[in-house]
Amino acid sequence: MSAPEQIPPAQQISPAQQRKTLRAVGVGVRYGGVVANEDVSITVEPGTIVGLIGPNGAGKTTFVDALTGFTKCVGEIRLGDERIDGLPPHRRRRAGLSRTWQSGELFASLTVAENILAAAHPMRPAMIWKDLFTRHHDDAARVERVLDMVGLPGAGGLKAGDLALGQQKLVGVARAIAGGCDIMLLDEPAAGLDSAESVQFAERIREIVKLGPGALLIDHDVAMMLSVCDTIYVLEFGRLIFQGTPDEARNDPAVIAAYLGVPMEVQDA
Ligand SMILES: Nc1ncnc2c1ncn2[C@@H]1O[C@H](COP(=O)(O)OP(=O)(O)OP(=O)(O)O)[C@@H](O)[C@H]1O
Repeated sequence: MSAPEQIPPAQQISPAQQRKTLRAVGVGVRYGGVVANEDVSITVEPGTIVGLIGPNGAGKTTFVDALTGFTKCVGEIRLGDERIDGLPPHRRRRAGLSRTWQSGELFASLTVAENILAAAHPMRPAMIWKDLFTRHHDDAARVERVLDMVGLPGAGGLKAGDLALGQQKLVGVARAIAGGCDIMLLDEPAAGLDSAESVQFAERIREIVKLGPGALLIDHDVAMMLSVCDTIYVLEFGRLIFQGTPDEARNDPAVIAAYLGVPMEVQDA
């Protein structure tokens, strides 16, 4: 029997100091006459969670699409020192910017490991032959490492469609970080979960960023966002109306008026 493969512990994955910061400056997107994003500037440091909140139609998904190259935009987007706004989506991914999708993205009939490997191996013709000979050797360790990171150790052999919804969401995150990433863009990754599950999910994201990557997190659960994020940005009609800490957001009149609503004590007065 061969010796078990040495699996590097998740903690040995590149720490935040070795990862790249995402800087978007003056991003603008128009769909015909609709201004979906206007002059949006955001910084996401590795090892931190940056929250992007705003009402339906505020332009949050459009901004993620602009960052990842799925929609055309004006402005400047940098990952570390590299300017990436001229690159196609797969090259931005390779540069270290990954995303999850609002609609979910798993292949239900494949195993968790197969789902992760499908995301981890970009289809580059030049790599196909190399993959054929090296893939099996590295893959088990790679899968187990990301499953450790997202808190699903040993789940690689399970069918993705058989997992509970919260676990499927975590596999989505595992797919985003599988090929290595500096910053992950998580567009409503907790959609469909109840409040308690959302909080658990967010706590797991907090654990993941401690291991190095940064996260731009979008969610409508404002209480959860204010409790888990390091920095909050608020979008309204495509424009940023606020940037600051969760505490500052709770007390900002513009944020309260546009998004959080009138505080209970004011209503009661
Ligand atoms: N492909 C598109 N073509 C035309 N208009 C679009 C397109 N995608 C988005 N929009 C419009 O751009 C604006 C921003 O939409 P977007 O989906 O980015 O908002 P959002 O904040 O992500 O909303 P939600 O919270 O509902 O997901 C909306 O007015 C929307 O109707």
